[in-house]
This record gives sequence, structure tokens and C-alpha cells, in this order.
Amino acid sequence: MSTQIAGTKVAFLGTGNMAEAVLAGALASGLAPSDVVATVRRAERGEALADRYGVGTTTDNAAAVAGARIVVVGVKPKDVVALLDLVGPALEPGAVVVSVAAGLPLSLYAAHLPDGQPVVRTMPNTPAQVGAGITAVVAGPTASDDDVALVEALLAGTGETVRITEKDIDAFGALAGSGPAYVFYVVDAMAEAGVLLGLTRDVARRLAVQTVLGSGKLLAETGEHPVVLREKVSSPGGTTIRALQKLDEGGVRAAFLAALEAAQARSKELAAELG
Ligand SMILES: NC(=O)C1=CN([C@@H]2O[C@H](COP(=O)(O)OP(=O)(O)OC[C@H]3O[C@@H](n4cnc5c(N)ncnc54)[C@H](OP(=O)(O)O)[C@@H]3O)[C@@H](O)[C@H]2O)C=CC1
Ligand SMILES: O=C(O)[C@@H]1CCC=N1
Repeated sequence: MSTQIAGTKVAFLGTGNMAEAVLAGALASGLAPSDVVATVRRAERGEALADRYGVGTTTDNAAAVAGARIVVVGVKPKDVVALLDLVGPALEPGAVVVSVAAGLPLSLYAAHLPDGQPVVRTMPNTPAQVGAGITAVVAGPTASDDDVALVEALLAGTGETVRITEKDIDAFGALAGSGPAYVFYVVDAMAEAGVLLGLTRDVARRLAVQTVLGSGKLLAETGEHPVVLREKVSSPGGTTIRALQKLDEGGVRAAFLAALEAAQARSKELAAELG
């Protein structure tokens, strides 16, 4: 039988955008709100999370990890080391520490946690909030198969998971971790173009959102290559090919290649700054 998350005690330390998205997905896959403690820095954020999900909240990170089988570290990379130093002595010996941070290697976690503490490094993305995310999972050297399976069970309601090796995680983050931002950027640009053509803002945004949603669904459900689907839209001598010509002239494809390289390079810088 596959590992279930129900009945597992989970602490989310630093429950911001990404940790909230993972929390929402985990609750959808059977994690009980009463088994969750989410830590925050500001009381009003804690109240909002308690209202929205019915989970326990606190500003006390060390208290939050007591009894937790899984501890998700959701703070920004620059805040991770101080948090690990703080909570390390309070962790249950077998508790799995889950990293979501861009850049930071497993070795940094090992250096700031008790010897042998299991760590699983992940790279989620925010569509996790609606069960349509994709998360990379890297098993740390002291994480058992059961630990990794439990983390995958935590993530089951957030969408897909993919086991990868640590050498690929910066590339994964550049494509899928940051990827929703590129899509939102494109949606915004398409909507703005619709306004330029005279559509109302509401209609333009609705058209852009549904077009991206429908195109993603078409890709996923047909399994067809994006080039094939693009060609099916682009009639010879028609309207679409004129538009695509402008995107090529604007260097959009080259800009995507450079953008992902920049995101990957920034992940490596974060590791160097904090390691
Ligand atoms: N956002 C994304 O799409 C993705 C993010 N990530 C990773 O997720 C991590 C978090 O990013 P993101 O969610 O965007 O950032 P956020 O700033 O939204 O989340 C961090 C949260 O941690 C809180 N916090 C900071 N210090 C403490 C503390 N000592 N105790 C309790 N809470 C604390 C912050 O509170 P306050 O708001 O008061 O400062 C904030 O709510 C990063 O490591 C990032 O690399 C990974 C993949 C995708
Ligand atoms: O921008 C960031 O650093 C984080 C990591 C991936 C997505 N957001």
C-alpha cells in the first residue's frame, strides 16, 4: 500500500507563499489540520492561515518542531541557516527536514543539523496550491526510502513529483520553480496586447487566462509536441505566422534561453553566498 500522510505531524517553518501552497496541497491529500503547526513572523499572518486552513500557528519555531515527523523549512534562503541552528536541537531524532529553498545544497543542511538528521531537498512551484504543481525531490544521504516516500505522500495533493539528483535541481528550479512567473508574465503581456487592440481589460485578461489554460490542457492531454500543436494553429500565409514572426524578431525564444540560464546561475550564487 502506498504511504499515506494522514496521521503524520507536520511543522511548516516560515509559512509564506511557497509553504502555504504546499500546505494547501497536503491538506487536500488527507493531512489533518489538527496535525499541522505553521510558524509565522507576524501574528496577523498566523490568524489568516488559521482562518483559511484551521491549522495551529505560532511564532515559536523551536516549539513547533516538537513531535513533528516532517519539518518543512519555508523561509527565504538567507534565513535558513539561522532557523536550522535554532530548531536543530529541538528536532525529533528521526524527523525529516524538507528543504524548498532555491540554491541551498543538502550539505548546508547537514552542517547545521544534528548528525544523521534526514533531509529531503525539494523544488516545488506555486501551482501546488491548486493541485497542479510539479516538485523535484532529492533524497539526502541520511534519508531512508520511508522518509522519501513520506515526503512524496505529503506532496501528493500538490500535483506531480519527480525524483532527481541534486546536480539537476538548479535547472529544475529555473524551469519549473520559477516557471509560473514566466507564464504569468506572458498572460499579462497578452492581455495588455488585447487592450491595445481595443478589448476591455476584463475581457482581455479572461481570454489570455483561458487560452493559456486550454493550451496547457491540450499539451498535457494529447501528449503532442508543442511544435506540432503550434503548426496546427499557424495556417500558411495566415495571421498566426505573422504574429510568430514578430515574436522571433523580438528575440523571445533567445530571451527564454538567457532567462533560464540567469535563474540557474542565481541559484548557484545563492549557494555560494550562504554556504
Ligand atoms: N515562491 C515560489 O514560487 C518558490 C519559492 N521557493 C522557495 O521557498 C522559500 C520561501 O519563498 P517564498 O514563499 O516565496 O517567500 P515568502 O517570503 O513568501 O515566505 C517566507 C515566509 O517566512 C516567514 N518567516 C521569515 N522568517 C521567519 C521566522 N524566523 N519564523 C517564522 N516565519 C518566518 C516570512 O514572514 P514575513 O512575511 O513576516 O517576512 C514569510 O511569510 C524560499 O527558500 C524559496 O527559494 C521554491 C520554489 C518556488
Ligand atoms: O525566485 C525564487 O528565488 C524562488 C525560487 C524558485 C521560485 N521562486
